[in-house]
Amino acid sequence: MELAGLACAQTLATVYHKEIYPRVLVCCGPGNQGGDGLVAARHLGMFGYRPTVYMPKPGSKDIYKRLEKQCQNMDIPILPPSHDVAELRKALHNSDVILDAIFGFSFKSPIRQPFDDVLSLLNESRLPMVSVDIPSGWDVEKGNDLGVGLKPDVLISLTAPKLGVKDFMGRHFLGGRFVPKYLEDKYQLNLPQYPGSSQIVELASGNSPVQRF
Ligand SMILES: NC(=O)C1=CN([C@@H]2O[C@H](COP(=O)(O)OP(=O)(O)OC[C@H]3O[C@@H](n4cnc5c(N)ncnc54)[C@H](O)[C@@H]3O)[C@@H](O)[C@H]2O)[C@@H](O)CC1
Repeated sequence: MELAGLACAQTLATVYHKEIYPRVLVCCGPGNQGGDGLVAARHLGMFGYRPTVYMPKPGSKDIYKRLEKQCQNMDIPILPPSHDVAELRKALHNSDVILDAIFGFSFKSPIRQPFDDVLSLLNESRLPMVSVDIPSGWDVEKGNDLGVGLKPDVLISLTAPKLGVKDFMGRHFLGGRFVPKYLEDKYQLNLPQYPGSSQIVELASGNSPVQRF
C-alpha cells in the first residue's frame, strides 16, 4: 500500500505540477484502493501540494484509521464522511485536480449510493483527473461497458495493467515496483523496465491505448 500510494503521488506530480495544480482532491473508497489514496495524500503533502481527502464511506479496517491519523498529523483536511454530496460539490470548487482512489479491481456493478452521485459529480466537474489502477466504476475485465465510470485523463496501473483498461486512451503509467522476478516469470507479466530509481514508468503518452510491453 505504501509503495502503491507513493507511485500514485509520483504520477500526479509528474503530470500536474504543484505550481499550477496545488489543490488536490484525493477521493478515497472503502477498500485497499482507498488506503492507497490516503498514502498518496500524505506523499502529495510532502511534495508541497495542498491535498484534501474526501472519503464518503471510510473502510472499517484498522489500517485505514491509522492512515487517516497520519494524514491528520500532517494537517491534511479530511472531509466528514457523509452520504450527502454537498460537501463534495464545495470541495470540487476549491480543487485543481482529482486523484480517484475510490474503486479498484474489486468493484462490481451495480454501483451503490452514495457512489453513483459521487462519480457523476466528479465527471461533471471537468477537473483534470488521475485514476488509480482502474478508473472507478469500470469493471476490471469489461471496462466502462455500462458507461457509469469515471473518465480520467491519466491512469496509474498498479503491478500490471488490467484487461478492462486495454482501450484507455489517456496518459498511462505503471507503478508497483515490488514484484519479485519469480512472480513476474510465473505469471508471464513481462513488465517494462522502470527508469533509474523511479516508482513509475510511462506506458502510453495519450490518445493511443497501451502497447503490449
Ligand atoms: N496486489 C494487490 O492486491 C494490491 C492492490 N492494491 C490496490 O487495492 C485495490 C483492490 O483493493 P480491494 O480488493 O480492497 O477493493 P477495492 O479497493 O477495489 O474496493 C472494494 C470496496 O468497494 C466496495 N464496492 C465494490 N463494488 C461496489 C459497488 N458497486 N458500489 C459500492 N461499493 C462497492 C466494496 O464493498 C469494498 O468495500 C487495487 O485495485 C489496487 O488499487 C494496492 O494497494 C497494491 C497491491
